[in-house]
Amino acid sequence: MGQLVDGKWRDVWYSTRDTGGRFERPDAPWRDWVTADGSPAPGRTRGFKAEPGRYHLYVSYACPWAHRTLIFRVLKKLEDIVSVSVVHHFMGKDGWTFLAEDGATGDGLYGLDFLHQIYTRADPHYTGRVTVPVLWDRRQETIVSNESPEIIRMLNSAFDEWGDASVDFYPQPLRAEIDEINALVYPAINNGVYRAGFATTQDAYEEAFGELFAALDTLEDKLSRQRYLVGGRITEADWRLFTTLARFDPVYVGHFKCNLRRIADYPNLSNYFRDLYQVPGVAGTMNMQHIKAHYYGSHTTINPTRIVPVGPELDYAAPHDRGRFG
Ligand SMILES: N[C@@H](CCC(=O)N[C@@H](CS)C(=O)NCC(=O)O)C(=O)O
Repeated sequence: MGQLVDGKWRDVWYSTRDTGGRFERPDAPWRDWVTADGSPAPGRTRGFKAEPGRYHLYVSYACPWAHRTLIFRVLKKLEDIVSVSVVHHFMGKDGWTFLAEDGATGDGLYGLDFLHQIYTRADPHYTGRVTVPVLWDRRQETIVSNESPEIIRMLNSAFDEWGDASVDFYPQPLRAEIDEINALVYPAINNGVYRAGFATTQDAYEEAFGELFAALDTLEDKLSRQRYLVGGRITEADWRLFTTLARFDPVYVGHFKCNLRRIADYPNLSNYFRDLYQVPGVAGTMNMQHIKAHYYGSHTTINPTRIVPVGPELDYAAPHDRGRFG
């Protein structure tokens, strides 16, 4: 793990020195938008027009944020429109690499060795973290965005001329409700597991732990009354929760010490998870080997031996009971 400083790679771990042991996720710096007509998003100056074959996603199968973009790409039927490169699961002193082993693809565009070289290709003096996912524009050879919540909204609508326009995970009438759920799920759950796992003081860990399980309990209750988080249809809010649930029992319970309960102990959350997992196309976006190998193998401050636990037994293809909501 490291970061770029004025375009030079430095091998440094996240610092929690000035935050009382709390992990604080920095804001992603690349925040432009691909739009159907190419006009810049409000408040931005760079415009990017949706075109088939122009954009490329750099992802890790291990990463929950990148996983969202893979799900949207598949469910919006954009596989032939937006191409993908998958980094290697091990993130060590060089950060994410393009080692083309164990199911990683290598860099499909330039044959580079490290993801940080993609960032410096966009800005030779870039200072900041080198994260996945990255949405890359082949035409201007630059990063459009490295912020997953915004990339999934682009995939949801900007490419509708070529993708499946009948699928809409952020429909206008449900936006306020979706945003409200996201505002609970992001800090307490999606980022909450990291806040627990990367905390370096007992207090910071317990603060994140308490918020995490309070939020899971709230959602368990909600899902005892309805099939999905927002009413009767799958929305963005579900996919944003899904990728964290997918990693919860195999990784976050042990590695990040989120062990009050497993998702398997929540009847509604676990059935809900299987319901989403069984949506055609979704299972193919999930690579449990990359997920487990990445976390247990890369975070040596947390797991110095790099031993990857063998369990738990998972059967996400098992039947679920969510059909009862119709
Ligand atoms: N805000 C970003 C977060 C992305 C992120 O933190 N990705 C992690 C992998 S799960 C990463 O690449 N971390 C590398 C680093 O922080 O150095 C998003 O949602 O897209």
